Amino acid sequence: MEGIVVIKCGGSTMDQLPDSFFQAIAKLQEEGKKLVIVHGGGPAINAMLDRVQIVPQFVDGLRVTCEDTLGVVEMVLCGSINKSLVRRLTQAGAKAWGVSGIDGQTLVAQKTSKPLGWVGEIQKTNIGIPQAILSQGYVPVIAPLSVSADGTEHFNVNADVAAGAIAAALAAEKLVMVTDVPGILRPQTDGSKAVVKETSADDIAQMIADEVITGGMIPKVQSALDALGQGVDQVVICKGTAEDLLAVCANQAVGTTVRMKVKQD
Ligand SMILES: Nc1ncnc2c1ncn2[C@@H]1O[C@H](COP(=O)(O)OP(=O)(O)O)[C@@H](O)[C@H]1O
Ligand SMILES: CC(=O)N[C@@H](CCC(=O)OP(=O)(O)O)C(=O)O
Repeated sequence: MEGIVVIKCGGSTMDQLPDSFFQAIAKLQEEGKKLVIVHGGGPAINAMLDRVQIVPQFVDGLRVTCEDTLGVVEMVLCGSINKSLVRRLTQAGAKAWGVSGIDGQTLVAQKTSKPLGWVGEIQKTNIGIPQAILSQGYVPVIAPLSVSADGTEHFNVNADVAAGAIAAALAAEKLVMVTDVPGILRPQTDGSKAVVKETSADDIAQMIADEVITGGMIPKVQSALDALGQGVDQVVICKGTAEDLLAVCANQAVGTTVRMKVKQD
């Protein structure tokens, strides 16, 4: 949809997001930009699991989710994280409305066939609720939980995957994945790491095979490619700063831009 920017706020960076980041969102909203936030909360879920003595387990960046873990994921994401983002946005002068993928069956999923337990694979994304919230002049703030088509079961969904699906369903102009690194990092010959400014599907497959991209970066790049394949114009992975967010929205290059194919001049 014309002008929609989906911002995925990673749990890795949630505690570090400065007030200016939320003020930038308020400014963009004030200027008429349609913004949608999808958030994670991995570290906060891990901290709560620790309190109930459940050891977190991940496969390729996806949480193995037993029934007790699902309860904790839903409590943390739909509860404290979602409400804290809405509060910070409100404080910054933005109008924000928190929901989850369960509300209005925004994210309809079925249980994955992979050995991950109660993790959902998204079958359908209904954009009625995000659109209704946008039309009221609010930023939808969406927690990545999903529900079965008949409403009987709920599932954990990685927030990158949820953000990609929502961006695609909204035909967003941009998906901005805000995280704790300034983009995809690649080791250099001198031992340092540099931000990859632009990357593509082939490049990404190679970086995963070479274990340059690991852990939580895997669902991020895969969701970026899925979103691009489904019509999202641009995906950027960058830091959670006002400067980066405003630059992306002004079509300036920051972080890593993911493309289906790198442009040939
Ligand atoms: N090539 C890479 N470049 C940058 N980060 C990477 C790379 N490979 C793996 N990572 C890891 O991915 C993390 C970001 O993913 P994740 O922890 O899931 O963040 P978020 O909560 O923001 O989704 C980085 O902190 C880093 O540890
Ligand atoms: C299935 C799965 O991995 N779900 C994620 C949902 C939260 C998330 O994705 O948070 P980040 O953005 O901080 O990674 C989890 O349980 O951690």
